[in-house]
Amino acid sequence: MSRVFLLVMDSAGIGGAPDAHAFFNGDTPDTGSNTIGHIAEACAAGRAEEGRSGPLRLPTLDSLGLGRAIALASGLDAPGLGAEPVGPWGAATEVSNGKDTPSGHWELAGVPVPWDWHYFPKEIPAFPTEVTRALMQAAGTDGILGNRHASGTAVIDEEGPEHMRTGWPICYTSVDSVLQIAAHEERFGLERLLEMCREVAPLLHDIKVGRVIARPFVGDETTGFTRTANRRDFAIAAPGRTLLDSAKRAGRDVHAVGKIGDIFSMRGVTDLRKGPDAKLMEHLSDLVDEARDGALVFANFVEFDTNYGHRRDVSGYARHLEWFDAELGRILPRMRADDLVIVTADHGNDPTFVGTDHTRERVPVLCHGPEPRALGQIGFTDVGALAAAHLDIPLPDPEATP
Ligand SMILES: O=P(O)(O)O[C@H]1O[C@H](CO)[C@@H](O)[C@H]1O
Ligand SMILES: [Mn+2]
Ligand SMILES: [Mn+2]
Repeated sequence: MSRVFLLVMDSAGIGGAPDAHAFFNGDTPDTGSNTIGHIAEACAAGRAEEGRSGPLRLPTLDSLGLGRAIALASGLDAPGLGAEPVGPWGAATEVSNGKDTPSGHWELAGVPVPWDWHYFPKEIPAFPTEVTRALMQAAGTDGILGNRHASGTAVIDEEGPEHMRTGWPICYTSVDSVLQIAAHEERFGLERLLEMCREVAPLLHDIKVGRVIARPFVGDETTGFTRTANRRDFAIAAPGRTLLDSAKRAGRDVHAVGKIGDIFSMRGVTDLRKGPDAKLMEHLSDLVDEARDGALVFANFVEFDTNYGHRRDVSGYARHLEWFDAELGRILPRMRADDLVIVTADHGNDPTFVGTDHTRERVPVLCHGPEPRALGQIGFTDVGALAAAHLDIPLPDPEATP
């Protein structure tokens, strides 16, 4: 029996989504966004020179068909990419009405989102009175800070000093269906923050807000405030029977690496390994040796999105891609002959685009293991189906109970 390693480079889209015009960054439709394609162009033009230099070097991902996938998805010949693929490759299109992490991951795991998410308006206050009241009650404070659309790094700079004075939690949202709560790990307390998120999450899930996200930070007014790796996502449970549920029901080991456990509310997970991306790569490396026959290893590398996509940091995104590529190049030769590795993404976050939000894009589907073949234009759910077929377990089923 063989294993599947499903690796998500969070936000590493490749353009070309047919419905990009229906998704926005501010007032600008996402039409034309292309995360990896535009990074490759910026690198080739010498516009991504911080901490790296020159054309984008992704020999491993490209050998799996990255350049071909970008051309297939968007028609763009990305500079320096386009090698003959050594495994099955293609480009996947999402149907869920959402360009966020849960929509992308659930659909990759075989279950598109059947409902419309609730988004908070771009007004101040952004949250309705009953939500604000619930937040104050869960925090045990007389008020909250923020209560608006914000970027997470900017909002702790702006509200951090007031947070230190009053102890009120900083609550904010974005174009995604999220309510995020930032609080100082010592001033407010990490456990208290997590408990607060846990307490308000059911109310938010009831109104179809996808996630409540704890955003702990440290620092002070003089040195500045920094977010820590102790972020936690409290997501609505996925509808239907996902790839993870199907694997677990079949008695398989399901290793969740990174925020996969949070995204699937721990359902269908038998082993959880977390940390920053560099640590996740170590977990992945360990699992190449440790995962038993028939196991599903599902990993999410979030820093592409959080540290570079939302921050519109082209050099940083390019550096992280090059780091990931080099690490993957060391890991692939250690796979067993009958393993299947699928490298993909959950949505875009083009660092060359306007705004600071995700971009609606197709994603690459790059496989290592089986003989090369063109998968063509496929759906996100086909990725879950590929994994299920390789593991010889029943297909995920949106209609079935978990
Ligand atoms: O600006 P930060 O806090 O990183 O927020 C980002 O993180 C959220 C979850 O991915 C997104 O909705 C986006 O707003
Ligand atoms: Mn994501
Ligand atoms: Mn994001």
